[in-house]
Amino acid sequence: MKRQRPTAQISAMKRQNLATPPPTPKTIETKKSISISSSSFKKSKRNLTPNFSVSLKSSTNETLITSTENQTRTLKWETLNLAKSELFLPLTFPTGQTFRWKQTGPFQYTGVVKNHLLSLKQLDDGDGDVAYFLHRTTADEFDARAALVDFLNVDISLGDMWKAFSASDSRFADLAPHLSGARVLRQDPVECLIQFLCSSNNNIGRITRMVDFISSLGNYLGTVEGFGFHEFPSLERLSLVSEEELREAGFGYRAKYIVGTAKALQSKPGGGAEWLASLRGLDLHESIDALSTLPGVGPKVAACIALFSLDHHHAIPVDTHVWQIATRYLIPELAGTRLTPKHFTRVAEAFVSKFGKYAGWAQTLLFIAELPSQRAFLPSHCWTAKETRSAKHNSGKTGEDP
Ligand SMILES: Nc1nc2[nH]c(O)nc2c(=O)[nH]1
Repeated sequence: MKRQRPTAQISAMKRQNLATPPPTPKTIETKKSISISSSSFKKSKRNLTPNFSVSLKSSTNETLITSTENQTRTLKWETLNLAKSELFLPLTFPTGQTFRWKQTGPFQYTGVVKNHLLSLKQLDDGDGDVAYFLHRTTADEFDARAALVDFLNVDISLGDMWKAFSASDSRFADLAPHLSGARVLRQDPVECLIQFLCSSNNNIGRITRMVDFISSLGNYLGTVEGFGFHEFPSLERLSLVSEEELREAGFGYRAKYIVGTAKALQSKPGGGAEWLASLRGLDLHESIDALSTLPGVGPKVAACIALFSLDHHHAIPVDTHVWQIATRYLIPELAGTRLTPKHFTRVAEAFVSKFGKYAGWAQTLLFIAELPSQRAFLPSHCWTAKETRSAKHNSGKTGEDP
């Protein structure tokens, strides 16, 4: 997806009746009437905290105000009252659960929930509360907040869950203090399914480009920091896309799966989106079996969809990376052997017997800890032997401090 030039972006936003971009307004007003005098963020490996000063005086002068034909409404940041330990954005958005959210500022991510264009930002108010900003003036504010709270799985508290995980697993206990706030999202099932069809045998950059292409077929909602945002296309819209079109756009063999899956869903009595949503009410095995009837959905993709969109909190995606984790920490007796389909159940069972009904959330933390992009959050004693060797090797060559 092309990035627009800033001037084009601002006039496009005016046409779309959007507020000017919110990244770091000098003063932003939150629901708690906390005014936040922002200055610059200082982002470095050592200082990962936004450099805000927070005061309790209310402010109106720099609150963003916009008007539409029917209404005048104040656009402002609203807090979610979720501490950093419950939701840390950099450990939740760019970690392989969704490819639709973009980083639009330091500690700020922007994306779409239902038809709402929203930015989320971590505040420096002590607890690291998360605030959100609803961009479109015509959007229904109550629906947007409810949809966001649902998407963030806010009803599930990480605090108690992580205490229990740490008590039963020493690797989890080592990692937890450094990766707190890594939360599992509750995505729209159609959106999640199509994203994970793009993800098979793929890297994050290419998955993101494919997901951007698919997203661009949906209704345009606005542009923030040069990124265009769209509602996710409906199955009706997706079913108009041809395999050739997707192949030309670089989807390779996944083109066939996306077209086939859109068609299979379209043929479900009662509607494909409704059929997928109904899998939330089944047990995990039934859901996985149903998902596996769709073209391109294997056990790993099915488990990702089940965990990230269907409320199956003990679904365990298994691939070669997760196999490495499992044989290192959970089933060391299988270390050195190759992952075969019969091992999938063994790995899932090992996770569930250690972590219980939220085992998928534990898997997510262990998975994130292996991502090279997240290593900066971890002290070197948490690195695997392989990472330590590679850091030493690189530091010897380049003089970098790992
Ligand atoms: N938490 C996880 N996220 C993932 N993304 C992806 O592609 N695979 C995984 C996974 O195994 N766990």
